[in-house]
Amino acid sequence: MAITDSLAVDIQNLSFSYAEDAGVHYTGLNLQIPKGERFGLFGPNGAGKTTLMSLMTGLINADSGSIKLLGEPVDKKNKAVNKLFGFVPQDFSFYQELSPAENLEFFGAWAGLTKKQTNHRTTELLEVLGLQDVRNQQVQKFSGGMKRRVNLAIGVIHNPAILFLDEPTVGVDVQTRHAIIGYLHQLNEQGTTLVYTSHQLSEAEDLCNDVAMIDDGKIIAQGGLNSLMEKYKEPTLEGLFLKLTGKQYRD
Ligand SMILES: Nc1ncnc2c1ncn2[C@@H]1O[C@H](COP(=O)(O)OP(=O)(O)OP(=O)(O)O)[C@@H](O)[C@H]1O
Repeated sequence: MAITDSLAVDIQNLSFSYAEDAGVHYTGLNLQIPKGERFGLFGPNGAGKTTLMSLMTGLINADSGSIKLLGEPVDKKNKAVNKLFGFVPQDFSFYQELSPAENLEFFGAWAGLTKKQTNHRTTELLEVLGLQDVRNQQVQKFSGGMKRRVNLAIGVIHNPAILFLDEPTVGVDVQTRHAIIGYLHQLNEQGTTLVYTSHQLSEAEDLCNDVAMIDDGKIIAQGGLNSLMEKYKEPTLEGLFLKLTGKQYRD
């Protein structure tokens, strides 16, 4: 238990496929992410990043093997695991016709917070993510950047120990990117483990201390970002990515 508890994510011998002849296949995958990391998962389109995030967050079930978050098995029957993590999915996961405050009220209650806790977190998050002035306006009228910030606020409403982020800055301007990445650093300094994926590799280089490259359902490299860049003699994450995954189109 002591060993697993130092791991935010512990994947052992995981196998998964959508169907025999479709999509990504994971066979006997192992991946350990220690607590407190800013971990980046990278790979070309279709490599299996979103699939792995969906497995780690219990949205889809593995065919075999085990996934634990802070020692708790990811399993539909294990409700305890749901409080440990937050998920910021690639697709917006809020009600467009509601305001940010109403969305956070809904998702706060869903995460098991009291009304008082939700109100407190709502004020705090809307302030830090620059949404206080629009707290009561319908989200559907917001810009892409504002919607991304609402999506992020929902993912962290319950102060999770682990935060999964699937391309959290797609389509945002430089200001929102800067604010989101700054906030993620702040969360990590307060103890939140980040598990992040993106195609924005210069942004990822600023954020991540540890990385894994996946391609076709396999981890092809993993380790500290600086030591991997040194090992492969590539001064940037983008250079490292191209060296490991090649320059040919994947879709
Ligand atoms: N529900 C599904 N049923 C069948 N195949 C799927 C399903 N979801 C994804 N796939 C396929 O599995 C593969 C991996 O998809 P996934 O979305 O995990 O990749 P990704 O690395 O996140 O890609 P991207 O960078 O484009 O977001 C792709 O070939 C995709 O078409």
